[in-house]
Amino acid sequence: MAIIETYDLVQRYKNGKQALNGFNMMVAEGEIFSLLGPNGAGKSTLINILTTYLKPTSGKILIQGMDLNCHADEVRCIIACVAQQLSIDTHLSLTDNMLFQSQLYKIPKQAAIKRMNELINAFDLAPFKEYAVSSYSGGVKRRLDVALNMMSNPKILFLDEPTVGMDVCSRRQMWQMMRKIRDEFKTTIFLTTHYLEEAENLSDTICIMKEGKALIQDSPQALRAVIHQEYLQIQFDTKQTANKYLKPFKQCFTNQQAMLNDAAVMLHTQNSHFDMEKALSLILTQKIPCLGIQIVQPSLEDVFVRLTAEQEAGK
Ligand SMILES: Nc1ncnc2c1ncn2[C@@H]1O[C@H](COP(=O)(O)OP(=O)(O)OP(=O)(O)O)[C@@H](O)[C@H]1O
Repeated sequence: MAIIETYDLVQRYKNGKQALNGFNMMVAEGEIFSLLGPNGAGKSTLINILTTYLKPTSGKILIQGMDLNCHADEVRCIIACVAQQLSIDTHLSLTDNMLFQSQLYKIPKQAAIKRMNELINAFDLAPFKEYAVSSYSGGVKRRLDVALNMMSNPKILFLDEPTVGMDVCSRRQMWQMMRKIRDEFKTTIFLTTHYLEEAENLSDTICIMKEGKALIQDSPQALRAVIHQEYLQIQFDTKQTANKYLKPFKQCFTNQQAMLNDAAVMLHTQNSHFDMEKALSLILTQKIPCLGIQIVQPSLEDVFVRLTAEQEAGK
């Protein structure tokens, strides 16, 4: 079931810039939905509109079936938004921060304490209760910020680049937290990110947008399949050896693109099993000393680059 739907959304700023240009999207309830796009694509504009900070110029938005245009107050009660700037107060303790948040949502004290303890346990924040919030690392501050926003038990949690600038460990902890929010708290997550690896690892659905329009929306697996861009990777011990044997591959696969990628020869293929047999036969007959051969699926990065470049070329 859809929890967010947008129809022909347009946002024109006062300076004439059209940041959204007929944007259509559907987010399913209970999923992690990632919005990807190059700088200036309109991601922040969209998140500002969905979280009711900005009114669109035109178009329709339904959130849990409610038209945002006439039910903004009701929608605000079921969403929470973690912006890039932290909303925690570093002068308060971890628990005071969480209880303060509950007062903003007028949650009764007993219920707030119960909810707070549940979140502290779920997100492994208990060891930090003893310390001043100002002393927390950036990653823990951000986890606390997300926990604060879960106090109101939102149906949808918006996260604007939640792991920007984080080290690998903190990023993985944040991913674990997001999965828990989806799986245990049944909250739908809508996030923007510039990290393709993050979108690929976490998301049930990815939407790639550019110049105010959604180019495509699908599961990470389905997105990788759309560009039909498999490679055969023939691995050598060094770049020099790979370079030495590039020529026979180029001669054998005249219609396909053969290129070097570090210590490997990469062959673009439309029919990987047929070309695998052809490559193996070449390797055996010419005694090419490769270490291995494998079929490589396109990465999300390949998809992103291809789709955004195609749109640029006006295809
Ligand atoms: N308040 C504003 N007034 C005028 N133009 C704006 C305003 N806010 C954003 N824009 C323009 O609208 C377009 C979309 O901006 P937006 O910030 O939504 O993109 P974004 O995808 O979030 O980019 P980034 O990844 O760089 O944060 C850009 O060209 C931007 O310059």
